[in-house]
Formats: sequence, structure tokens, C-alpha cells
Amino acid sequence: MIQVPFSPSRAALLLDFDGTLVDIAPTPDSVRVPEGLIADLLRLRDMLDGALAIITGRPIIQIDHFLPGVPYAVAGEHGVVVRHAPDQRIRERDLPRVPKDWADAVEKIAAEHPGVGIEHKKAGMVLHYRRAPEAEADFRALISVWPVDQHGFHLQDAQMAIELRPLGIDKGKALEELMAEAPFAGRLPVFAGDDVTDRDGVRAARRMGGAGWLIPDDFPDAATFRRWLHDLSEGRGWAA
Ligand SMILES: O=P(O)(O)OC[C@H]1O[C@H](O[C@H]2O[C@H](CO)[C@@H](O)[C@H](O)[C@H]2O)[C@H](O)[C@@H](O)[C@@H]1O
Repeated sequence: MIQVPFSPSRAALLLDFDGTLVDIAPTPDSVRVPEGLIADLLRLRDMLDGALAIITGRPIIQIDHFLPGVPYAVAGEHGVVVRHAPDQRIRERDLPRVPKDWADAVEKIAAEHPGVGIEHKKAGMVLHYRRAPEAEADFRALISVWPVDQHGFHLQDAQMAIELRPLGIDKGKALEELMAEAPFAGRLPVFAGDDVTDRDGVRAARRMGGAGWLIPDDFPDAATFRRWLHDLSEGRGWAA
């Protein structure tokens, strides 16, 4: 069993959402919050004197929907938006917007492939083809001619999706930003996730002297990770 190499009094927990706290589902709306997860997270938040955050690719409003009142802080859209405390305004960066002709062109492809989902974010968008895999080739042909970096973006392969993300924003920077403020400051970050974007979070946590783990490298799957989280919430798996 993986052990957190320090005690809860020194730790801050920063967790990814999709593929980590919830299993991957056919659409972003259809994920199911497993029974007992909210209680485990609330116990952990108490144990860590509040130092529990979610760092996700999703907009913050979706985390509020699935985990209402649970994390103390949330970094959404990979760090484009950050809410440092439950009652605080969301801090938004001034970032480029997706050109309208790009957004229109992906909607046109979506209209031709039932099941495709287009998720528009503050700075970027996700082209979901999980329910229409044949649309992937059309999306790739379209985006291959976009001068994305000139517009301040880059393209990232996600899970059965392609994401247009702003340059210079990642989960590692989001983690550092959260760790700079109470109740996280002065603690050691523990980060876990499952996707390529989570590697930045893992690296940042380790760089700061904390711990970072990935599914499936360190935990075989999300269910195993959540069982470990449950044990942590009951005081098992921490170094003294
Ligand atoms: O950083 P995360 O919390 O892991 O969020 C990453 C992206 O997750 C969502 O998309 C992925 O999960 C969906 C639900 O399981 C799935 O249907 C989709 O195929 C996946 O790509 C979310 O919709 C994105 O906005 C997040 O960036």
C-alpha cells in the first residue's frame, strides 16, 4: 500500500476529478459520484484543516455541481480559473478567446456526427468524440491547419477528446498557485491524477517536496485509488 510520507498535519491534498475521483463515463454530464466519496473527502478536509483542493480540466461550476461544498479550493480548466476559498470570487486570467470561425467549424462537424460533444471553456474548447469515434479524423484534418500557437493556444490529446488549451497554463502552475495561500501554504502537496495533463501536477508536487501519483502507474485504477483515499480518511496510510 502506498504511504503518504508525512502526517496529515503537514499535508495538503490536491486531486484530479475525471478518471480519479469519478470513473470515466460516456459524456461529461453522465459521470457518477461514487457512494461514500463525499463523506471521505469531507473527513479528509477536516483532517487536513481545510487543505483539500480539486485541480481539474472542467469549469469550476461543474465541480460545485458534483461535489457541492466539498473542496476548500478549486482550480478549473487546468488553472485558467481558480477559487482559493469557498466564499471567494473566482480569479480569472485574461487569456485569448477561441476565434469564432474555429468554433463555428467544429460545430459544423458536430452537426454531421451525432454523439459528438463540443465543450466551450473560458479559454479553449474540447472536442469530444467518445460516442462518435469516426469524427476524430474530421476534427484532426480541421485543426491541422489552425495556427494555434499564434493565437495563444496549443492542442492536447485527451481521453477520446482533443482539447484546445491556452499556452502557459497547466496543473503544475495551478498547484503552485494554490499552495501559496492558506490553508495550503506551509504544507506539503500530495497530488494524484490519471491523465497526461496530471503529469504537470505530479511533477510540481514532487518538486515542492511533496508526493505525486498517477493512475495507472501507481494505482491500477480509479476504484483502487478511491479505496486508498477512504483508508486515508480513516487515518490509515499516513507516516507518523
Ligand atoms: O482534469 P480532469 O478532472 O480529469 O478533467 C479532464 C476532462 O474531463 C472531462 O472529459 C473526460 O471525462 C468525460 C467524463 O468521464 C469523458 O466523457 C470524456 O471522454 C473525457 O475526455 C471533461 O469533459 C473535460 O472538460 C476535462 O478537461
